[in-house]
Amino acid sequence: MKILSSEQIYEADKFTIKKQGITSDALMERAALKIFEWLHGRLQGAQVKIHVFCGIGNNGGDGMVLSRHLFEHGYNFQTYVVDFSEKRSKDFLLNLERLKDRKIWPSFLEAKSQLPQIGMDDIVVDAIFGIGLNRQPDKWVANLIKHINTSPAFVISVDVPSGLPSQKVSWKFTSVIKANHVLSFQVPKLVFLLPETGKYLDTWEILNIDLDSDFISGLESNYFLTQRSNLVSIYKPRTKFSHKGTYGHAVIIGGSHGKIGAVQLAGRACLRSGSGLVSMFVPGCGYNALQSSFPEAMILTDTAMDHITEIEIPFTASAIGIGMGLGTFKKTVVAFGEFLQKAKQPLVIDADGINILAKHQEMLKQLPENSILTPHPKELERLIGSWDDDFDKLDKANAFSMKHGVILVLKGANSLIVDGEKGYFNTSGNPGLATAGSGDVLTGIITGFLSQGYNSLEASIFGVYLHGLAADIKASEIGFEALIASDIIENLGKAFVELLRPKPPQNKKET
Ligand SMILES: NC(=O)C1=CN([C@@H]2O[C@H](COP(=O)(O)OP(=O)(O)OC[C@H]3O[C@@H](n4cnc5c(N)ncnc54)[C@H](O)[C@@H]3O)[C@@H](O)[C@H]2O)[C@@H](O)CC1
Ligand SMILES: Nc1ncnc2c1ncn2[C@@H]1O[C@H](COP(=O)(O)OP(=O)(O)O)[C@@H](O)[C@H]1O
Ligand SMILES: [K+]
Repeated sequence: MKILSSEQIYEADKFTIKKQGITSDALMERAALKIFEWLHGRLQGAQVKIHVFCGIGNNGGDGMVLSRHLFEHGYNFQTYVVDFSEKRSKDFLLNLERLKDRKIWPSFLEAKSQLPQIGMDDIVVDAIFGIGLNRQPDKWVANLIKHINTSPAFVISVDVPSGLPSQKVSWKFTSVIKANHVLSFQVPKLVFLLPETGKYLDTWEILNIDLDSDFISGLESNYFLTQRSNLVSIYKPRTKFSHKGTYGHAVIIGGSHGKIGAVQLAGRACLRSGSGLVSMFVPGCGYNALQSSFPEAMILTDTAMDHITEIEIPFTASAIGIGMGLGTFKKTVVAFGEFLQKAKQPLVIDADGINILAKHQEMLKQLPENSILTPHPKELERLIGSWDDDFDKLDKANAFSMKHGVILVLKGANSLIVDGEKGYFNTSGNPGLATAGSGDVLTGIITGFLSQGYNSLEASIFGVYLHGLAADIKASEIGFEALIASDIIENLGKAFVELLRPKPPQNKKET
């Protein structure tokens, strides 16, 4: 699914209005009705107090329309106009009049107004600012935002949490509604997915307001959200007369004294993701442990016991994952550099492999094209330098990917796969993944997909999604805290089954 800028959303609005021969007011009605239906479906007429805070633009207009429907269905609500500007939008005014026609008088809040009391069991609907926010809210509006944030009520934001800018801005945004849930129109917003801006909301969902799908399909976008349907179309089914050679012989290289577990996790994950054969290349100290704990794998060893000093693979591997538990010993760094010079096919590089590259940036030139680097935030910083904010981080990651011809998997909540100027956000996964070794498992999975003939981008997108889905399946049984890296491996099978389970056809084309 495409992620669009605010300008593109306004263009799609305009186009839809023209193409469908409707008024902008009708589109607002459609959007706000979706919000009402969402609420009504859950509340079923319950008399909980609903506070609807409306700005004076179209986001506020949505709040006005919502208020009208709340009134018509007998809800217990109070509407407030956060009267921060004289420049009210046409459709806001129209819907304010419609409220007044029904003898509903919103309470007008100004700088000196007393702020309303909000109770523990109340619901706040935040329709103050939408994607039109273009400067810092005035001090008194900031106070109101603070008042809502410190209230114990459940806060639902319309389209975006008010005060959260949709793109990079020159001012510091500190006055932002902390939304429990965001009901956003038509497309996900980039700011929901980045850590510094995404922290203002717990959860979000998209309400389809039928903007023209062909128009949206034609819009250029650099960022996308991976959905189940994208993966189903990437998936390569196994064929009847296939054999283990069909699915490749992957090699996992890494480990050092005390860190053989990292390689074991990656190797098992690689095999569980479907690689036909898996060999491990480890220092001598890993031999016994791996032979006894991982009978399906073949083990190759370095001449040194404690860490890797020379990498020799006596066959052509179909995919190689390297770096987990490797260490950055002098001889290992030399061996890694020499290995890169010989490497021909794309590699998956993680952990100390990335740390070595960060310290010896001349080695980046040796990377086979379309290699995949899987940094966590600290490793990313070592690799590309620090960033001012998340938008700057994206720019720097895109530039790095383009310059070196590699794919970056920026790990974290909503992991982002960066391929040149494009980026693909992941939607699976949970905080249970914040546990030792989960990154090693991911490297193994991506290597497993490369080994089976998926290209680097497909292997990264598929691998990251499946990794998160396996963790989601296990977390639904045992919660976040108890989840450990081995659980992800053990649930990869269930994740495949869940992903490929036929779903009822959707009648809407995805954009
Ligand atoms: N396709 C869609 O997504 C649709 C969007 N609609 C709604 O329209 C919203 C966008 O509406 P608008 O463009 O009117 O913008 P907003 O309602 O987000 O912005 C409020 C207005 O206040 C002004 N303003 C911005 N920042 C301010 C600040 N800090 N202090 C004071 N004034 C400020 C702006 O100039 C703008 O006129 C969306 O977020 C959504 O809620 C729906 O009504 C219809 C369909
Ligand atoms: N809060 C979170 N939500 C979703 N995924 C997470 C979260 N925290 C970590 N992850 C995922 O867990 C993995 C952690 O990788 P990494 O930090 O390299 O771990 P390790 O070095 O222990 O193997 C990544 O795939 C990352 O995306
Ligand atoms: K809002």
